[in-house]
Amino acid sequence: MQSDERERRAPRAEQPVDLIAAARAAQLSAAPFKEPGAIKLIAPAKVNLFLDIGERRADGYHEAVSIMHALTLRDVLHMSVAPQRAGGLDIDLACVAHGGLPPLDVPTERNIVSKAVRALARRIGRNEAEVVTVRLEKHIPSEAGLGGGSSDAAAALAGAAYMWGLASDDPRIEEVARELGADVAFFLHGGCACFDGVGDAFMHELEPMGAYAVVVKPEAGVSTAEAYRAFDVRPERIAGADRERALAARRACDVPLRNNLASASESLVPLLAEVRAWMEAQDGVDCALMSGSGSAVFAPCRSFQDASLVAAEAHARGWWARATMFGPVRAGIVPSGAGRSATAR
Ligand SMILES: C[C@](O)(CO)[C@H](O)COP(=O)(O)OP(=O)(O)OC[C@H]1O[C@@H](n2ccc(N)nc2=O)[C@H](O)[C@@H]1O
Ligand SMILES: Nc1ncnc2c1ncn2[C@@H]1O[C@H](COP(=O)(O)OP(=O)(O)OP(=O)(O)O)[C@@H](O)[C@H]1O
Repeated sequence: MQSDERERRAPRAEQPVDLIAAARAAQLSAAPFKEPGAIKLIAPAKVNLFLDIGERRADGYHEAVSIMHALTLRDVLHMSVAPQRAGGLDIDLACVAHGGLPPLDVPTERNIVSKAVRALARRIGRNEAEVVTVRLEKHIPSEAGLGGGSSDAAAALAGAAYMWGLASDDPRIEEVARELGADVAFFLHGGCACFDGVGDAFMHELEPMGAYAVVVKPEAGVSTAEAYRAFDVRPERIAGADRERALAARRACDVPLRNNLASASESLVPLLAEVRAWMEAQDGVDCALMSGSGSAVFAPCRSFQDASLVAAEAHARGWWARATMFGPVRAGIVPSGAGRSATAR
């Protein structure tokens, strides 16, 4: 079937799903972290249901209208803070890759988690001699358009703010988030939300959906900056009617699935167009779309079985793949006791 013959919208779930229970189940970590006083945080992935990149601004960034939805696929962080005798802020960061991902080859000071902790300390004028220890479990592939690094940064901001006694709604947290990267502020919000500006300015939230999804990423990644450069060579616009529908939607399931950065990334990694076509040919998939700047491609699915079967087939082709869910989750602390999760919206 041609993709434009289909109803290019996310399907509703085949049955009601307890989203909070599913999100909490996805928060279970494999490896306990024994540091006294440590807090545990989740950093969910996102997909862009709708991404309309506009003009390039004088600072090199592009105008963007972006409707993002959090997934229950997530990284996990454990954080603690301890005083030290002398010096200022030290960061002790260890990162472990899970689920067949290659190790994240980024030195501690260039990891966006360290940048986030240091930026928040500067912003609030904190000058204590202390060590912030972070154990980061990576489950979200990098250079995938799934916002893994951005979500880790948002979780690290939430964790540092908590450990340093800041109110969770202290406006300086969001200010720092927006300085770190266009996607970071979304993860403080989570669920499903529409952002404009350069994709960093909150406009409104949408009712999250209880659908399943399959996410597939071939080995090649896409650098976000390169995707935007390729976009400038041949900019594409989204039809006005689709833009109006996207801006009018108040439920995630009503958002038309569009991404005008996809052709640019597909010009850099031609395999991406093949992955998308392959996914759309699978049973249980109506429409597949590249997320953000790629290279991950996602498809909403009506059942977990459909999503799992596509993930298994993709895996057999040598691609990283996961069956997951859209979720009302955000980057934040997982409470150790019972009760409503701080990270469930
Ligand atoms: C593609 C998306 O993921 C869609 O949600 C975002 O637009 C990218 O968000 P991000 O990864 O947080 O991006 P940043 O780390 O802020 O920027 C990386 C690079 O992408 C380009 N960039 C990013 C966002 C934007 N609105 N315009 C841009 O031109 C810039 O060259 C920038 O140097
Ligand atoms: N904690 C981190 N996790 C992942 N990547 C990180 C991290 N810290 C720094 N990086 C660097 O950032 C680059 C892109 O990270 P990220 O995974 O967020 O990209 P992305 O999937 O394209 O996300 P986005 O959707 O925000 O564009 C990586 O290639 C890596 O070098």
